[in-house]
Amino acid sequence: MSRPADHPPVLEPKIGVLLINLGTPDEPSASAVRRYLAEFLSDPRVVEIPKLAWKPILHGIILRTRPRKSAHAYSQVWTNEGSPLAAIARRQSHAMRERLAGRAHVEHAMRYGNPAIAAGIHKLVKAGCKRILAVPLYPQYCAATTATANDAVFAVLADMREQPALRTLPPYYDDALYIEALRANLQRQIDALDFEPQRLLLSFHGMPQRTLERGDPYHCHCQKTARLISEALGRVVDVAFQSRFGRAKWLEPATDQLLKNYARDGATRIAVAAPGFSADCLETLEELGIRGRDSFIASGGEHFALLDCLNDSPESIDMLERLIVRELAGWLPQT
Ligand SMILES: C=CC1=C(C)c2cc3[nH]c(cc4nc(cc5[nH]c(cc1n2)c(C)c5CCC(=O)O)C(CCC(=O)O)=C4C)c(C)c3C=C
Ligand SMILES: [Fe+2]
Ligand SMILES: [Fe+2]
Repeated sequence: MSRPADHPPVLEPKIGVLLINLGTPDEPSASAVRRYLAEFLSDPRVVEIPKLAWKPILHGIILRTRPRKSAHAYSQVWTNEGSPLAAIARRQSHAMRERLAGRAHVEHAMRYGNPAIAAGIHKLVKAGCKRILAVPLYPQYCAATTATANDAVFAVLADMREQPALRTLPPYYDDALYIEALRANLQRQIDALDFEPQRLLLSFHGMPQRTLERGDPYHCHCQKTARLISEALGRVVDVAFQSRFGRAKWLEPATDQLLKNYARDGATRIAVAAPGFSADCLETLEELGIRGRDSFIASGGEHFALLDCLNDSPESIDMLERLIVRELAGWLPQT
């Protein structure tokens, strides 16, 4: 029986993959940074302070002072292609689109700012995707990153009459594919240095200490990633947490404190990596690469190398392809 002429088009079921990262301002101006921070810091998964107490602090103090300071920091790392995080996310997405061509549609989105998660999902659905894999690009699970990215995906589906089937990529902090990608990538960069680092510091984004006490597995995931990298590289590593925000106690040791103490403790040649970030961004390029380096040198350090994040390196793209294809088991035809 043929369909009536006015029947909506029936599309072949297809698979969609949505790569999700944190987000970044559209330009390095105070107004764009204010827009971005207002969305980011209003997320109750990020700042776990009751709204009534937090709103006046956010709008009365933080959004009046921080945007100008942060815009200056962003302007120091901005590229011809825009914010480093946005540019790398685009490249990762293009590479994955090529790798998965004929198997899945690929889009990328940001939890805050552009391109939005809703736009990414709608594009996939419009392309006929009846099955979607959301891929939060955070190896270590954290409610402030993984959970809120997934929440945003679920919220888009909550408004749909005909929902696609949905999967979310689990955290991959101890996955052999991730550890091997990091091992190969870091070893290649260390071998290319013109000095032999005495210490390798692994700097993860910090979180308030109370999130650990409330059961967030993030700290544990970071420690396990670090142990596995250390074993894979066959060298001792230091672990620290960066980007402290606000007055509460954050996870320790703090990266900036370690960087100040190295030379005093006899380490004047160091390399720093940030394995929790799947793309270089303000936190790696400016906080570690500019301010971190300056404070290490000012405290007597001599050689400082900031190693690149996995970004769109061959190791990263191979790893992502394999993590994604594995998660699509039962959806992709068996090969
Ligand atoms: C309460 C504040 C914050 C929490 C909690 C937090 C957790 C967290 N963040 C990342 C990854 C990134 N954060 C980035 C920037 C950034 N982070 C905060 C605050 C918190 N982050 C702020 C205010 C900013 C903006 C910049 C600034 O004003 O200092 C970025 C970089 C974005 C970019 O544009 O380059 C990333 C990536 C993780 C992984 C995490 C918890 C584990
Ligand atoms: Fe952050
Ligand atoms: Fe920072």
